[in-house]
Amino acid sequence: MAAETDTSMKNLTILGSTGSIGVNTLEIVAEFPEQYRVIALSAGKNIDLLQKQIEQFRPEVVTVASARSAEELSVRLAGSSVRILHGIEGLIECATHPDVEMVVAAIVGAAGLVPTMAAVKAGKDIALANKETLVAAGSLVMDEVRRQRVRMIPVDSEHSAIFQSLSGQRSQDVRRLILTASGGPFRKHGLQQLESVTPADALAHPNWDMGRKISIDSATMMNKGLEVIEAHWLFDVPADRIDVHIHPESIVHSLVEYRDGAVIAQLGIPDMKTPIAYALAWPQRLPLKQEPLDLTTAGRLQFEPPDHERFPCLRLAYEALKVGDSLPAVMNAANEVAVDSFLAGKIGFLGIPRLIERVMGNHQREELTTLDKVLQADRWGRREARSLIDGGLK
Ligand SMILES: NC(=O)C1=CN([C@@H]2O[C@H](COP(=O)(O)OP(=O)(O)OC[C@H]3O[C@@H](n4cnc5c(N)ncnc54)[C@H](OP(=O)(O)O)[C@@H]3O)[C@@H](O)[C@H]2O)C=CC1
Ligand SMILES: CC(=O)[C@@H](O)[C@H](O)COP(=O)(O)O
Ligand SMILES: [Mn+2]
Repeated sequence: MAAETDTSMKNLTILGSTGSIGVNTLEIVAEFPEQYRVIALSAGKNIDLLQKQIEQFRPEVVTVASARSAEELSVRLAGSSVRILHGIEGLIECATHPDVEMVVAAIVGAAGLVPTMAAVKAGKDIALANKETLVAAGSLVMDEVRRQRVRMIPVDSEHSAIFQSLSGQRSQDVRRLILTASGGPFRKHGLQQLESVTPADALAHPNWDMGRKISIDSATMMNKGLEVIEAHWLFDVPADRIDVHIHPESIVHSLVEYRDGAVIAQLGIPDMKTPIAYALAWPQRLPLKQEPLDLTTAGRLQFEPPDHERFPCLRLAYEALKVGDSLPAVMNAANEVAVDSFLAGKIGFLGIPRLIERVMGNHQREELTTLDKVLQADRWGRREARSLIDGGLK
């Protein structure tokens, strides 16, 4: 188990260093070089950016998705002492490096599950951005977190807000968690308009600058569905005590309602640096160079209920959580295929919930007692989604 409140140098692995969360994390590391050292980095395909990160942060080891990318990087970095790995073995080696205390889990999608679980099993604290890990395998992962007595600190802005709002309170005093959602770029679109929106429209999030997959998830509101499931596992609160409020300004990042009626929220400008820094430094806080929130000029803060008819993904995620077992993993897998297919122009925007609902409906749920079973359910969900698309689902 990592140290209690460590003010000395913290050694990090950053899984997904070339993504939006990865890059923000490295900017924080660059701002606080006395507090954080990068031991290992992982990328998928973006070896141009990874090369720059290696030159700046001098990690001991890096890993990329394919053997080909690893070879290409080795040629470019000939003479450098960095070890270059690839594939799932490379991810596991980076996630379990003996000198590392904390792993920032910022790979997108279920691809983050195996290395994140490996890190937990190796006793590493986790700064968790990769919500799909908990959606697919929340029960197994959180059991392992408790067994290893590691910390799983949320990076996701809503969960960071809840984590901060829960600080020092007993869980039996919590009545309800309220996750805020921006409503995405189509908050005011009617169903007919939603039929014809393009990937470019859907990628244009009103408040946050994020990777492509989560941007589409925000547009369908599957992001909030995934976050309801993530909150359930992180904070051990049942689905019927987790609510979602649309809050288009993304200033109130989420709220906790207590049984005496008190509601505690965390506010801030929409910038992931704050929750990332909080996860890195907890229980301390870093003196980030961050633009302050000025509520006197922020305008009106609005809240409204979500519309499950226009955004069925949120309802599907509640359903998956209530049914449990393999259904959330299957839903997540179907969503990943649906998002890729929408971005590739194979299905329309409303094809995303249509596809997920069909896959969920065709699934025979199974208890997920091992990681292998989770991976099987994930593969089944992907296969089923692809065959429905091949069969003409739009
Ligand atoms: N961006 C944000 O503000 C927020 C993100 N999150 C969550 O954090 C996670 C990361 O999101 P984000 O940073 O936006 O995503 P990005 O798409 O920007 O980055 C994803 C990262 O994962 C790597 N990657 C992708 N596929 C694989 C794979 N199969 N194997 C190994 N590495 C892979 C990418 O590598 P490469 O680019 O080199 O191919 C990249 O480093 C997601 O789970 C998201 O939901 C949560 C809250 C906010
Ligand atoms: C920054 C972050 O945590 C994202 O998950 C963000 O909340 C997405 O915005 P939506 O509220 O539109 O899903
Ligand atoms: Mn979020």
